[in-house]
This record gives sequence, structure tokens and C-alpha cells, in this order.
Amino acid sequence: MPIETLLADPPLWLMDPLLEEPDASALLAALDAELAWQQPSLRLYGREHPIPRQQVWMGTPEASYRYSGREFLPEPWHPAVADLRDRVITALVAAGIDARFNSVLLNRYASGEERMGWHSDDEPELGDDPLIAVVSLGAERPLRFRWKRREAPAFNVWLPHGSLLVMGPGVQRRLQHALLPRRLPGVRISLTFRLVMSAC
Ligand SMILES: O=C(O)CCC(=O)C(=O)O
Ligand SMILES: [Fe+2]
Repeated sequence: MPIETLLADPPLWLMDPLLEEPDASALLAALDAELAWQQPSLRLYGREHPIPRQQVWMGTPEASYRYSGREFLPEPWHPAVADLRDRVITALVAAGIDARFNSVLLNRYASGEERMGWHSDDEPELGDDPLIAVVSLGAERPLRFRWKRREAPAFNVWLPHGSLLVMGPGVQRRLQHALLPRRLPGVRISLTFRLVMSAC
């Protein structure tokens, strides 16, 4: 499947589909049923708020990771997720993009009301200019991007079931992204593959 260049600088690529049916729906059902989904709380202005989604952090044992001020020890690779990681790497190599991943953050949005606020994935453990690959399963929703220095308008990238979005070097430095709430039904699971450089 050819990869579409959404932005050249910094590079943002979309491959649709990465996974065809019935593989994409089988993977969605397996992850939904088999993972130990968690909904941790974050402390904000002295109050605890459950995050508006569920998540699982998975990876090699040495890839511990700090996210929103908390440290996560990864779950061991689920075989289906390890297979998907290898498919993503194969697809990227075929597109001339060199990538390595030792971990993945899986996010589960039960409905359109569940969300992730504006952020960049710029934690020091990810290194200076990380490449992050996002596989989307289930409900098609837009990931919204905005430029930190407002040099161009914000834009949406709709992420179909089975698609792969690649945020290349510079995307985290120059833009933020968010999965904003939408009146859309259906569960969505995203897998954001990363390379954690150093154990924390
Ligand atoms: O669910 C998504 O597509 C985005 C997730 C995300 O931005 C993240 O895991 O850092
Ligand atoms: Fe992100």
C-alpha cells in the first residue's frame, strides 16, 4: 500500500489501509476483549480526575516510560500487538522509512465523548525527534493538529479503521495533536508505537 504524504516538513504520512478486513476487525475485537485496560486518575489542581479513556502500556521490560507525570512499567507484548508492530515496521521499511519500536501506548475510547487533550509526545525518554506510528482501529475519528507557533491553520487527519499514521521527526517539536470529543458512536482503539531511549 503506498504511503500518502500529508505534510512534507515535518513529515506526516498516512497509509490507508495498513490492515484489511477481516484482520482489522479481528484485531480490534481481540484487543478489546483480551487486554487489561486501565483508567488511571491524574491529579489536576489538587483533585483526582480519571482520564477520559482507557489505556495499556506495553513493551520490552526495559522500556519504562513517564507519561503526564507518572511512571508506567510496560505489560509484556501481546502476540497480536507484537505481530502488528512487525507489520508496521515492514510497511515503513518498504516506504523507505527506518523505524524501531520497543513499546506502544494503546488507547481505548469507548465512544465519541472519550478523548485525549492537546499535547506533544515530547517526553525526554523519546529522544529529540521521535518517530511515532499510530494504528487506528474501530470508529473513524479525526486527530487534530495545530502548529505551536501558529504559522499555519490547524487541521484534521481522519483516521480510518485499519489505517497507519506516521508522525515523523519534528512533528512533536513543531505541532501538538488532540483527539477531541465528537458526536460519533463506536469504540476506537489506537496503538501508538514508540522507541523509548532510556529507562527512567
Ligand atoms: O488516539 C490517538 O489517535 C492519539 C493518541 C495519542 O496521541 C497518544 O497516544 O499520544
Ligand atoms: Fe500523542
